[in-house]
Amino acid sequence: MEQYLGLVENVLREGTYKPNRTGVDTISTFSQHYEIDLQEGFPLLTTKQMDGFRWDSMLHELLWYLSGEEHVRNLREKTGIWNEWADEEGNLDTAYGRFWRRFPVPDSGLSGESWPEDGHRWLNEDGTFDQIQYVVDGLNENPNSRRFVVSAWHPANAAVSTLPPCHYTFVVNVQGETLNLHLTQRSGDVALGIPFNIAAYALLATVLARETGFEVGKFAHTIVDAHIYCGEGERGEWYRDNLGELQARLDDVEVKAEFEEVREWLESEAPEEAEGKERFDHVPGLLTQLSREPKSRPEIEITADSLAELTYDDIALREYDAHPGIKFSVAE
Ligand SMILES: Nc1nc(=O)c2c([nH]1)NC[C@@H]1CN(c3ccc(C(=O)N[C@@H](CCC(=O)O)C(=O)O)cc3)CN21
Ligand SMILES: O=c1ccn([C@H]2C[C@H](O)[C@@H](COP(=O)(O)O)O2)c(=O)[nH]1
Repeated sequence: MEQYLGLVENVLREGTYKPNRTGVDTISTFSQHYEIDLQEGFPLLTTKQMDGFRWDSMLHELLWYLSGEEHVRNLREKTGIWNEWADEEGNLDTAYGRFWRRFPVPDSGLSGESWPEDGHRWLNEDGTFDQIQYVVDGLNENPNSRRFVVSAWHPANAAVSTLPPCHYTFVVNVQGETLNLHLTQRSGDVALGIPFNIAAYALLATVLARETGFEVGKFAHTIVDAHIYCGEGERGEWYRDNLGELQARLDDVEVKAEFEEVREWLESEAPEEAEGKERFDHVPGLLTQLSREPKSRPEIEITADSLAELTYDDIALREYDAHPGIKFSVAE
């Protein structure tokens, strides 16, 4: 997928060295944006293997969002990707789905608001608001609306959360017969999180289009702080001092294969990652991905009739062929 490889290249070529709360340093950029035409196939990366357990994790994660659950007690039976951020009971501040399906609403609205007398249509029994149902109904009844916004950002929650939402709002927009989706993400881990985020929202756009009778159109993605983790301690600090040299070498690359030469140079120059801290430097693995020729995009097949009935077994990935998997460690 050229857009992803373009993102990786932009961050490496233009990024600045940026330490952060995780202790694993980053090469970071401000405001990356790209669009992916979903009619050209499903945007699952092919420059590293993403089917098998990775695909399963992504799918279970999206179904978990749609479930509206505020805990990982069911999700963790399927994938461990959110376990580190949940408490002992499995509760998670950043349960996106809770905000999607049950956004907190003050009891009788804010003062000065005019609410329908006969009750608010998308309020759940507990008084919370179902943003997904609002969008689905709106797409069916008034598809040209420009108000199909879903937000996972609750300021009071975000201010104290262990991990406030990264992909915190999306907008669905219809053009003619096609349904498009724009995602805004405040913070993006280019090697690990972003491939999952692209796949999950492309799938969500496909599911919403199917539910409402549109063709799926484009997925657009804005990432405010797009970063590549580059290691802990001496390994991370090496980039502080050598990013200029790395970027000069990247500027000289003319054919994809030369990205591997940059990786070899880097591995020979940078101090080794500390024991037990391997693969927190994502740069080598991403250079390998840049050196690979992307393969044709896979297809997605959905058999559920409606979003409400959607289960794991209703979604199948077809014609997927990818380069070998690459391991990266998650900065916590
Ligand atoms: N630094 C960081 N990056 C993230 O992408 C991220 C966080 N933190 N914290 C919250 C969530 C959790 N997410 C995660 C967590 C783990 C993997 C991960 O380890 N992915 C492996 C496959 C692991 C599996 O499927 O079990 C990979 O190779 O992609 C990916 C996304 C995305 N988010
Ligand atoms: O879906 C996700 C969830 C998380 N991330 C990444 C982005 C950052 O690297 C970390 C979050 O750290 P903050 O300090 O809160 O920004 O997780 C992602 O890319 N995608």
